[in-house]
Amino acid sequence: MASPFWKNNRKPDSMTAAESSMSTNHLNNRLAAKGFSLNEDHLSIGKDAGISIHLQHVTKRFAQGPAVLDQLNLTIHKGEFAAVVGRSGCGKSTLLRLIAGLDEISSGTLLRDGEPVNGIGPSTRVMFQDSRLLPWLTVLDNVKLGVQSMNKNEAEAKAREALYQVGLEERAIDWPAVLSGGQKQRAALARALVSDPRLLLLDEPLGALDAFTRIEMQRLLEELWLQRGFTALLVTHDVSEAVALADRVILIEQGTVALDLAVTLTRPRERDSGFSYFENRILDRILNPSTRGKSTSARSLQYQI
Ligand SMILES: Nc1ncnc2c1ncn2[C@@H]1O[C@H](COP(=O)(O)OP(=O)(O)OP(=O)(O)O)[C@@H](O)[C@H]1O
Repeated sequence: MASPFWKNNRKPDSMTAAESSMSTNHLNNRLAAKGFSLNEDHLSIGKDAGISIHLQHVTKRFAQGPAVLDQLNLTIHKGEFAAVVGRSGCGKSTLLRLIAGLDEISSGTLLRDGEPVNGIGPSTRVMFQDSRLLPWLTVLDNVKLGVQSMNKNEAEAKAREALYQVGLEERAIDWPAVLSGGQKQRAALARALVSDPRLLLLDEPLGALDAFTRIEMQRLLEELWLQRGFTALLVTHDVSEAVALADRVILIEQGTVALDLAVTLTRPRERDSGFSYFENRILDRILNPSTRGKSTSARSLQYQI
C-alpha cells in the first residue's frame, strides 16, 4: 500500500531543491497512475504550487461562551489534501474561516506559508456549500470575477479554460438560475480555481448535492488537485467523503485536534475493506469522544450528531 509522498519525503517549510524535485516527481507519478498527461507545459504543477498552514496554540473565543477552539495545534503541509471532521458545532467552519483570514484568532499563532494570516490574500480561495454565484451575471462573467486584475482577453481565456476543466464550457453564457445544483458548484469551483490559488478551502462544498453528483464532484476535485498541486482543506460532515479525498483526516473535538489520521490508501480510492477500516476508525472515535478531563457539560451539549 503506497504512503502519501510527504509522509516519507517531505519536510514542510524547509524543503531542499532535491526534496522539492522529489515531491514534483511523486506528484507526476500519482498523475501517471491516474492516466494524466505528464506534459508540464499543460499542467501547473510546481514545487511551490501549494502553501503550508501552521497553527500553534490557537484559541478562538466569540463574545459569549467558552472558547470554540482551545489551544489548537495543527500543521498542514504544502500540497496536502486534509479533511476536517467532527460533530456539529465543534468548530470546523470556525477553523476554516480563521485559516481563510475571514475571521481573527483570539490568541496563538496562525501562519500561511510562514507568514501571519492577514485577510484572505491572492493565494487563497474559499468554496462554500452554496455556490454564491451572482444571479445577474452569466456563468462566464461569474468565473471572470476570480481574475478581475487581468486584462480582458486574458481573463476571458482563463475563465473559459477553468470552465472547460470543470466540464461546463457549454454553459458559459447561461444564467446561474438555469444550472442544476451540481453545475452551480462546478461553476463555483471554476471561479475558485481560475486564479490558480495555492490554497483551496472547502466548507462543505458538496453538502447539498445528491449522492451521485457528490461522488462525481469528489472525483473532479481530486483530479484538479492532482493536476494543480494546491493545498486543499475540506470541512465535511461526511466521513466517507473525507476518506475518499484526503491524505489526512483531522477530527476536532472539545476545541482541539482529537485525531489526526493519515489515510494511507492509493488513489483513486476503492471502497474496499481498507477504505472501511479508515471510515470505521474515524466514526468510532467521533461516537466515543474523549473525556480528557474537560468539562462535558456546556460544550458537549452544543453537539448534535
Ligand atoms: N460569529 C459567531 N459568533 C458567535 N458564535 C459563533 C460565531 N460563529 C460560530 N460560533 C459558534 O462557534 C461554534 C462552532 O461553530 P462552527 O460553525 O465553527 O461549527 P461547525 O463544526 O462548523 O458546525 P456545523 O458542522 O454544524 O457546520 C458554535 O457553537 C457556534 O455557535
